[in-house]
Amino acid sequence: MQATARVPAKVNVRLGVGPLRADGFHELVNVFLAVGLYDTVTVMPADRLRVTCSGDSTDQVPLDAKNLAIRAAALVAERTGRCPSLRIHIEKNIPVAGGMAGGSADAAGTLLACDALWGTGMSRAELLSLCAELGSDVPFALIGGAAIGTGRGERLRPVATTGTFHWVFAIADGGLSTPTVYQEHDRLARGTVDPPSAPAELLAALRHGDAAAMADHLGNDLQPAALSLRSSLADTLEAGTAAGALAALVSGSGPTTAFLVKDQESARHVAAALQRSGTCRMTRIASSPAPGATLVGADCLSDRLT
Ligand SMILES: C[C@@](CO)(OP(=O)(O)O)[C@H](O)COP(=O)(O)OP(=O)(O)OC[C@H]1O[C@@H](n2ccc(N)nc2=O)[C@H](O)[C@@H]1O
Ligand SMILES: Nc1ncnc2c1ncn2[C@@H]1O[C@H](COP(=O)(O)OP(=O)(O)O)[C@@H](O)[C@H]1O
Repeated sequence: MQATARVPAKVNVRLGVGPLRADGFHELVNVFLAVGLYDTVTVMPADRLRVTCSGDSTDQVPLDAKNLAIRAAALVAERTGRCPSLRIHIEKNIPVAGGMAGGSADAAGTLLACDALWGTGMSRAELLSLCAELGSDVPFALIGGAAIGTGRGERLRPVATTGTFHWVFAIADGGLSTPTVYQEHDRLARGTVDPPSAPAELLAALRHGDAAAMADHLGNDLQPAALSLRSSLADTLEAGTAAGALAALVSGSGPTTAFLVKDQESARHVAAALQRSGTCRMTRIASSPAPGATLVGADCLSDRLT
């Protein structure tokens, strides 16, 4: 018996950061777009709850209770009265601590896979609510596509899109800690934070599949903080822009940088130029939107009982 889920990474095409709340989170207007870089999570019964991980930079992934996949399995088990004796295997393809929500993807994938394995019968709304308990970005990993996240980013409203948006991602050496980047943002902004909003022009560009129009309205309020903590990212942004990207920005809290490009040919050209520039560790090409967490294989208790 086992269940496998495939879950996408995200890029924030507009990350508006508002005031710091009393609970330690910032009020956001977060326009998420799921991109076709996927982690795959498999859960299967075992003698105890544990996680294994294969892929790039897995030495940076905690294999104890700090792993979001472990926390997700324990949460579903607790809420549905199951025993969380599982082996979880993560095949990692999303950059670790890169501002692309890989840990959140693994949490959403684990929730979906546990739900299938155990046949919990939880509704979509219940699954989304558990996602929000695990982290601000986790609900979006479940739904995918494009959405505006408000509150701390967990309250989602799907956004219509057409067509395909092409991206190049430049993966940096090492990660950046999300709380540290938010703290740096607060230090730099020094209380002069406007209430964030999602520009109508950006939403129209998504609706019309218009990459050139979207390029004019991308924005990330955390970018100055990420650049302040990792000044070399400016060189990466510059290299991709010089190679012909329509727009360049830091992905979420970074340090991955995202380059919106016209088409696949342009993606290959920009990726090669970034690689040659020596300003990043590696590049990945991917397109948007991508579907949210999806079961791609299941041999489950619920099937055997029907
Ligand atoms: C910045 C964003 C943009 O989508 O993602 P990443 O780029 O890191 O992937 C998110 O806001 C990250 O979401 P996520 O990684 O789920 O964060 P959480 O686990 O909920 O919170 C981790 C910490 O980030 C800070 N945090 C997070 C969300 C928020 N709205 N305000 C915050 O200040 C808080 O310090 C919090 O303790
Ligand atoms: N399954 C997981 N995959 C990656 N990182 C994880 C996971 N679970 C917990 N973490 C921790 O979360 C931190 C942030 O990881 P990640 O979600 O990949 O990046 P980001 O928040 O920048 O999008 C990592 O540095 C790591 O310590």
